[in-house]
Amino acid sequence: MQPIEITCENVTKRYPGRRSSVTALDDVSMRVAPGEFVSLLGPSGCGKTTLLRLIGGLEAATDGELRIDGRPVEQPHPELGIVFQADLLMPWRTVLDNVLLQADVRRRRSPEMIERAKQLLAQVGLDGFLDSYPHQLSGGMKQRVGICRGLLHRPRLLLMDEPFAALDAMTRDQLSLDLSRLATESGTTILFVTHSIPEAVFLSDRIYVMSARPGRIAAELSVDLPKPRRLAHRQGQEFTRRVAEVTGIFKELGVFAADDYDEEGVSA
Ligand SMILES: Nc1ncnc2c1ncn2[C@@H]1O[C@H](COP(=O)(O)OP(=O)(O)OP(=O)(O)O)[C@@H](O)[C@H]1O
Repeated sequence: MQPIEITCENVTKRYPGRRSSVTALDDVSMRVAPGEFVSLLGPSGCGKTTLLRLIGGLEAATDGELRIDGRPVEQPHPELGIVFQADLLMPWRTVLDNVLLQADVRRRRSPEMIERAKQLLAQVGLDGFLDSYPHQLSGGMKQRVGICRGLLHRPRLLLMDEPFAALDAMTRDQLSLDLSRLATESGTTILFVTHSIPEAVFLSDRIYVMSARPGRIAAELSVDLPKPRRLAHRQGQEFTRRVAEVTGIFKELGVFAADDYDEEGVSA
């Protein structure tokens, strides 16, 4: 499987409004290399979801060029997987059948697909829940099912929009570990949207920091930690340094007030 490359050049997105238009993205250029895990990190309303939707082919840009493997994005790429914040599981389908939905919509259900679905579910500790229904699962379990569904068809590209936002801290940690392992094993290119500085630093090879309206790329930084990530990496210097660096960038952008930024607090 060859992972996918994404390129965005001078992308602008304006939404028409009643009186004036809203510029959601202003002249955004970025790249995600094949097999890379890249996060878009920024405050609410900075256009993270909009950029993901443009790359996903769900909406068109007003200006600029978006390319997947060098080809202009005109519709959702056939080898794309998407995982959203809300787990969109079908209440009448079992856990296994919810994961297999990905194969069903592509008319690709096969014994091999069923085996792969079971394997993915086992990798995230859900092998005992194949025949359960969504209402019998916790929020974290449902989100895991959503991630397995997103990965079932071995997408070359996975777009994730705050997939852990609705979860408690402990479940987020566990799912971050699961995702880092699955991503490292599959080599899939991943573009991940988050508000959380530690989450972006923990998961990513590279982070694009976005500024608030109109959304622009304010900074880009690399995270040099071994993969798959382990919780212990959060105690290390590279993690702490990068979290402090991004916090400093947001302070400069005016996202945090000067009073909120406490050097001692950051390094404690
Ligand atoms: N369909 C739409 N019509 C009009 N304006 C829109 C539309 N979608 C998004 N916007 C506007 O574009 C801007 C960026 O929205 P977007 O959802 O991309 O931000 P975000 O960074 O993902 O925010 P959050 O972190 O809160 O989810 C916002 O000002 C939003 O109001």
